[in-house]
Amino acid sequence: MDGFSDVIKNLRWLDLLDIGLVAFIIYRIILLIKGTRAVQMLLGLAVILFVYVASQVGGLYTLHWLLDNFLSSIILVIIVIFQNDIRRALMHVGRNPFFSGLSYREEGELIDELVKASVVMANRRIGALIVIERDTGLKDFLEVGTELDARVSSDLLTSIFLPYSPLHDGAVVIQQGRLKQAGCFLPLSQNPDISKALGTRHRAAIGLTELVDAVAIVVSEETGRISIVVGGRITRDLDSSSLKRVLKRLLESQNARKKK
Ligand SMILES: Nc1ncnc2c1ncn2[C@@H]1O[C@H](COP(=O)(O)OP(=O)(O)OP(=O)(O)O)[C@@H](O)[C@H]1O
Repeated sequence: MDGFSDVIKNLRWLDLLDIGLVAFIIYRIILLIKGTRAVQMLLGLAVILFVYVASQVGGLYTLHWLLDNFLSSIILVIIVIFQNDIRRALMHVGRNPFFSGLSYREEGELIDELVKASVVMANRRIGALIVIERDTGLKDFLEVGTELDARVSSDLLTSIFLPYSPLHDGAVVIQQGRLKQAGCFLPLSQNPDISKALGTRHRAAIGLTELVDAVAIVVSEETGRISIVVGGRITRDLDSSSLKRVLKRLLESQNARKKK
C-alpha cells in the first residue's frame, strides 16, 4: 500500500498527460479495429501470450523457448498482420475533408442525384460502382482512370455506366462533391469470408473501403440490388429510402466531425 501512495505522491502533471495520451491512442486503436478481422487476430495473439506465460509458470521449457523466439519479433508480426489497419490509421492523420465548401443544400442535392442514379440503374440492371471520398484522399487509386471533373447528376452517372459507354468499366470517384474520375481500378479485397455470390465489382468496393474511409455504392448488374460499402462492410438490398437515409447519416457524421 505504501508503494502505491508513493507512486501517487510522486505523480507529475506530465505523467497524467502521458497516461491520458496512451489511453486515447488505445481507445482510437480499438475504435479503428472494432468489427474487423484484426479483432480475431488480436484475440489469437492474446491466446499465444497466455500460453507463453503459462509455459513459463508450468516449466514447459521447450514451448516457452519457442514462443519466446516468436514473441521477440512480435513487432514485425504485428506490422505484417495489421498492415491495412496501420495504413488506414496513418491516412487518417492526413485528413482531407470531403464536404468542405459544400452547403447543406448542395449536400442534399448530391445525395438525391446519387439515390436517383442508383435506383434508375438498378431498375435497368446497369452495373455501377460509385466511390465517394471522405476524409482520406483517393489519389493513389485514380491513376488509371479518366478525368472528368463534372457536376454529379443522375443522368451523367447513368450514361457513364451504360454497357456500351467507353467509361462503364471500373468505378467513378466523387471528390468534394464533384464527379472527378471514371474508369478507376480499385484494389480487390482478399477477405476469404466474403460471400462467393459477390463478384469483382463488390470485392473492389470492399477492398477499397478496407483501406480508406470512402463510401462505395454498388449496383449489381446481375440482380439489380443496391449495396453500400463502408469500412470493408457491405449492406445489401437497399431501397431508395434506406439508401438515402444511410448516405445522409454518413455525410452528416462528416459534418459533425468537421465541426469538432
Ligand atoms: N478492381 C476493380 N475496380 C473497379 N471496378 C472493377 C474491378 N474489377 C471489376 N470491376 C467492375 O466490375 C465488373 C465485373 O463485375 P462482376 O460481374 O465480376 O462483379 P459482381 O460483383 O458479380 O457484379 P454484378 O452483380 O454487377 O455482376 C467489371 O466490368 C468492372 O466494371
